[in-house]
Amino acid sequence: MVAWKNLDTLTSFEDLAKTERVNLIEAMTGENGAERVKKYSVPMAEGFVYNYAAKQVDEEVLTAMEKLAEEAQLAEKFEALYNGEVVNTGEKRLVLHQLTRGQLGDPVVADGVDKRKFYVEQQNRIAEFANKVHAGEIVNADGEKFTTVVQIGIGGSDLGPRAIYLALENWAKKNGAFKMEAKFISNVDPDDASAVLNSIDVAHSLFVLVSKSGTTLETLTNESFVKDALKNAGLDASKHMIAVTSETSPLAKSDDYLAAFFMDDYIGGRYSSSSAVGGAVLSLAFGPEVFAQFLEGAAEEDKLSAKKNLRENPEMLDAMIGVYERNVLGYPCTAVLPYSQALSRFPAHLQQLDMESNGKCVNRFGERVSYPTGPIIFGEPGTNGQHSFYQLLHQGTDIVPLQFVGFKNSQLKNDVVIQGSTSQQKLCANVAAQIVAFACGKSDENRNKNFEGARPSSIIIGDEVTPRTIGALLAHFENKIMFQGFLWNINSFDQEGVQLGKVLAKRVLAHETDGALKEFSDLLNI
Ligand SMILES: O=P(O)(O)OC[C@H]1O[C@](O)(CO)[C@@H](O)[C@@H]1O
Repeated sequence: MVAWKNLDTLTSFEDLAKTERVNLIEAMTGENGAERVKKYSVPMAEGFVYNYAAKQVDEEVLTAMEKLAEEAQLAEKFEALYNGEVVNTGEKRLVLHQLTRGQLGDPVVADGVDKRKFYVEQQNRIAEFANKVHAGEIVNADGEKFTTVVQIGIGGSDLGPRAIYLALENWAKKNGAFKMEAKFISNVDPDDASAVLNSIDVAHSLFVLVSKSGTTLETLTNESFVKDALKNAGLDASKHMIAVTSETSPLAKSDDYLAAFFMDDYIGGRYSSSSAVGGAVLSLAFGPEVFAQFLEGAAEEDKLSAKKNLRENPEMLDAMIGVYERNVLGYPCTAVLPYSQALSRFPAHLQQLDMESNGKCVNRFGERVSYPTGPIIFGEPGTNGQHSFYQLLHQGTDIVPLQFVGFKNSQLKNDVVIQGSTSQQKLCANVAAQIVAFACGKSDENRNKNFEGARPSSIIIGDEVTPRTIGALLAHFENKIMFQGFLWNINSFDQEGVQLGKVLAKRVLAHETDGALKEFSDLLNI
């Protein structure tokens, strides 16, 4: 049995807080820095390494972290989770997203069903459907092939699949795996649906309605928007739409869809990219084999997350360093900075993944915690970010820990040599330079040009963005966030904080308002 305890009740956390602070400037300057870069690196799956040389850690800090990982029973808690314990206590649910890509422990039976078998069965159904669409066996009313797939969904039913699609679009085109163009409609802003509908040929488009709950206002509104557009084009909407939902949702039994594929309540929306939620659109866009490779990459990283030794477990280590930065060093934010255009929407996905999971002020038992939990997450791809908000990161009054991601190779291998280097070399040179600039700083008598340094960062380095590497990267962050939730003793798998706004919006739409709500409704002309 694992014991769920608040972070500040753990002796080893007090000991970690008492360790001497690492002087990052000294640690990262000259030979010291070179040694650290070689030493503070742990292999991940799919050829990635997690390098934490530029974090404020040393042997003393890492030893204290190992003790905390043990006392907090991080490995045991993950084991309990993947063996089917009700870890999502708020909603009284199991947490099974890792089962969509592999079986780390015992078979998990819930509601009388072997859950691994259920997820694989859904993947097989999707694969069969996608293959038939690609082969022209499932076609539009005129017997013509579908060329475009449009996902309608929001939050977890949009961000992860969209980020992964964008990450792999060029890879698929280059590797002969591109089957259908994918588009996404998420915002209830009518301009979103209109713009997408204007950019496609609806007669050759297949829409994937994705809603785990089947009740999300934005998604149901956009579904009607699309159905109207199909009707106006003289098309039968039910021949152009499939659904991905949970078996208990109102959408599950509807006749409005060509086919329905299922996830379940044991997979949180933001953790659903490796379920049917990502599976349908990605298998249609790139083929089921590519989606299978993505799952394999995620499964390989999951295996590393199950390692007991902190220094061999990249996710546990990354989580622990984040908690040290948040709860001992007092840093409020974390920036995620992928040096890869393919990962342009990855930070947006991580914002939901991290902040919806760990933005909590009560523990698993509903008691207020007296320490900070999830940091504010933001990010942009490099080098674009360098020319926008890095000013604050380098010289602002807050220290923002950074999480870089870099790749040795571009996806398309189409490059030019300008001023003696390729664009890919320039990209990689910039990320290397930033790590050292942030850590070491640079003294200048002119205070305006002075860089104080001591700004910590880590980097995940890989070979190239591929289905397998993007799977591993996704699993890294999912599991990191899970371990942080364990350390903070919060439930990372519910999201009650999003409900109040939805309830008030419904009141506005029903004109049941008073006070400030009425005034704002009037101001906005509702
Ligand atoms: O898939 P659904 O049920 O439509 O939910 C969409 C999103 O809305 C949320 O519930 C937040 O409102 C997210 O957690 C979820 O990813």
